[in-house]
Amino acid sequence: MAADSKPYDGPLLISAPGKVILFGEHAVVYKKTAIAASLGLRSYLYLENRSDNVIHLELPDVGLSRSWNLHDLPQPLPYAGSADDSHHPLDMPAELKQQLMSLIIGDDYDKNPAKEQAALAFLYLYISLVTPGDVRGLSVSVKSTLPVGAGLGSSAGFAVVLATALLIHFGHIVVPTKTVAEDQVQDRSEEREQALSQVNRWAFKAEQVIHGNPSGVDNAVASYGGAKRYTKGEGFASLRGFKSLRLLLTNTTVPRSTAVLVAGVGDKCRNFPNVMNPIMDAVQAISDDCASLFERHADGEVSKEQVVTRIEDLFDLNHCLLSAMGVSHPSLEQVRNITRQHGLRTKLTGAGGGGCAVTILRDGEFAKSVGFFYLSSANPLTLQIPHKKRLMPSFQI
Ligand SMILES: Nc1ncnc2c1ncn2[C@@H]1O[C@H](COP(=O)(O)OP(=O)(O)OP(=O)(O)O)[C@@H](O)[C@H]1O
Ligand SMILES: C[C@@](O)(CCO)CC(=O)[O-]
Ligand SMILES: [Mg+2]
Repeated sequence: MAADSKPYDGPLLISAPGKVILFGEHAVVYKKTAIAASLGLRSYLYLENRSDNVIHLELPDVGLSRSWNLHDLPQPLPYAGSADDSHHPLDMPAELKQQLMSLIIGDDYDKNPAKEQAALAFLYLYISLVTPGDVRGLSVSVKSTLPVGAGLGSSAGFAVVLATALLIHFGHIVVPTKTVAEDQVQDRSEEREQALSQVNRWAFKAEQVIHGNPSGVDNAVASYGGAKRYTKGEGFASLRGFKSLRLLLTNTTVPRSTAVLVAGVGDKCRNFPNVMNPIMDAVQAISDDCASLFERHADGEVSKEQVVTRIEDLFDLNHCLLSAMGVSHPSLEQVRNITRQHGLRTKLTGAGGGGCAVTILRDGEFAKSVGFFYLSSANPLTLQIPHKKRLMPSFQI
């Protein structure tokens, strides 16, 4: 628990953005650089205390509504406040995993992996973050404006709002409140950084439960927002020169699972290392080219139009490499073909296998599709605390 923090008793309303990966999905799992940015579509969590001993989880996006008696939950795991990220959550003792699964399976088990992974991520974070002796009942609901399982980081948005809510509720991070007197207001940027790093770290653990082997790019974008380059093990670096891009997102609505697709690429890497390593290196070269393109634009060496023209070619190259990794899908190729007939370039985004495709648009081009978003350079995690049934103005942690 942070030095001056204590359990937070009020209700919480938390939101976190989704993301679009421009370049580097899958290769980022193998320590190559990805270029990603947050989206204006978000996941929302509402948490409130209960007067009984019940922990209630409401996840309408995956059709889950479950209640557990607090006393039926496993013993809290010792809270690791400092960085101890050596163990994978799914390597928990078999007995504990069995205990958690029996809570999830219950009487109405319908073998739905989306529900199972979401509930397991919640319970894992709950027993990791709950303060021993805390007997407050709790209701947690999460609803997203992101399509779930479509490549726009719904799992990371879910992970970030859960981690933020539980870290605040159990007093591991401090919430800036309106009660701080004007003259006591100090520069809280260090505190904010520490809070965000805790959020990101615990969200990564929830992503590990859902994805198996995530790179951390999605939860980092959902925690910090903005447009960045990300390399596993090194973290985020700024993308100098990036201002905005016009993108068209098309959801093929073909369902897929990031965990399964990431595992498939892993199999290929193990079976064909001499083929896959150069493919991953080529993706690194694409991300480097994109980053240097924005820099040259910032230095006035290339125009916005030249930036877009080169990104169009990089989209094609990256998509074809992803296809070689085995993560395209006929529906994604169809989006590519149709947009190509209109002179537009498209690649898959996120884990592929269905889900969303991203098309780059030129300034002035009219997007006829409904899924049109501006990719903004700043869209950080925002946090709202409802106060006396009124929403306070949102602020950022
Ligand atoms: N709003 C939500 N409510 C409950 N569970 C969610 C929600 N959003 C995501 N999840 C969990 O995350 C899973 C989807 O994660 P997955 O990583 O496969 O897709 P994604 O994150 O949308 O795409 P990508 O990882 O390619 O960006 C769901 O099956 C569910 O377990
Ligand atoms: C496919 C992947 O690279 C991106 C999913 O949005 C997986 C990851 O980085 O965790
Ligand atoms: Mg995901």
